[in-house]
Amino acid sequence: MSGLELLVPGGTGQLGRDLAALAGPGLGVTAPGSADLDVTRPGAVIEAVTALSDRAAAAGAQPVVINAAAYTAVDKAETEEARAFAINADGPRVLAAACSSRRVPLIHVSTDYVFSGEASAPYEPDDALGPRTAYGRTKAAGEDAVLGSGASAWVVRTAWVYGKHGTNFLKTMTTLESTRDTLSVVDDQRGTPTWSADLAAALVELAGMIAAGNGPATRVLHCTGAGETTWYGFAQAIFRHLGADPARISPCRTEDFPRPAPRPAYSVLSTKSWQGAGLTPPRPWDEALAAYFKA
Ligand SMILES: NC(=O)C1=CN([C@@H]2O[C@H](COP(=O)(O)OP(=O)(O)OC[C@H]3O[C@@H](n4cnc5c(N)ncnc54)[C@H](O)[C@@H]3O)[C@@H](O)[C@H]2O)C=CC1
Repeated sequence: MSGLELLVPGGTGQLGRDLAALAGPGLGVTAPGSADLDVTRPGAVIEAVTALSDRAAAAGAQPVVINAAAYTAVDKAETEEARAFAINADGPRVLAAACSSRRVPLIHVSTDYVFSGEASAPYEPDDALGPRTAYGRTKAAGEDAVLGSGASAWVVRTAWVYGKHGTNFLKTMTTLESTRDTLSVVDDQRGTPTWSADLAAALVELAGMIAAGNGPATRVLHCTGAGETTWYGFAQAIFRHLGADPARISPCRTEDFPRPAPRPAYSVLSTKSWQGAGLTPPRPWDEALAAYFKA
């Protein structure tokens, strides 16, 4: 296969930086931050997608856009829904329109928050949406915009992302381990931790498949680590890797930590669609966590 040339809006975020880190022979990655490419500005977006097309043509590579740009402040979105909507729904619409006009495929990243979180078995991609938060509503609108755009586009939902860059649960636990003797972590929300570096590699695999003309027939896919746990279970695993005693953490309930945006009780996403499309099955979340600490 010829090489891949990627444009990654949101390139300085947690996922964006791990995508940028994969650049190498046969994989060009341009990963602008929001100051260099604001996805809500149609003129700038069309210019960036056109430049991507030109770069790919010059390199004899296939262009693909992976949208890692998002408004991800879940609680703040409750009082800033219009701003979140502009970035999470209008932004993907603008990107998809530019991709459609330049015939460039688009992979758009979405979230478990588009579901209600009331299920008791892993969510499949075509399960009914029912976002309970402003963030979830804006992300669901972004999915609709992309899928209804006429662009050659795929939506990849993920959940519980942690990585080297940015703010995330793993970083918070690491700080608390060194500043607190004991702590409480919720044990009644289930999901699957996903290492952003694994997600980045998985998205590049999908981009390669699309560029080769074998894009999955299913337009919505789920990609997270394999297995499931609770935030308490995840916190205990993090403590073990830090060489700290996990007994310092006690389990508590969601109602003990009221938040402006309600948290989903059940966020496990089935990755059958991912494997069904012939993509590499995700590794178990605890194996990925061990690899994160080793790296
Ligand atoms: N972090 C998590 O736990 C989860 C994340 N996701 C999704 O994964 C994707 C990546 O998330 P992260 O990298 O973790 O988030 P992040 O917040 O680290 O990165 C998002 C980036 O988008 C940029 N951005 C904001 N407004 C922009 C605009 N108008 N134009 C261009 N860029 C803009 C931000 O500056 C930031 O660098 C997002 O679509 C998010 O909704 C899904 C599930 C869980």
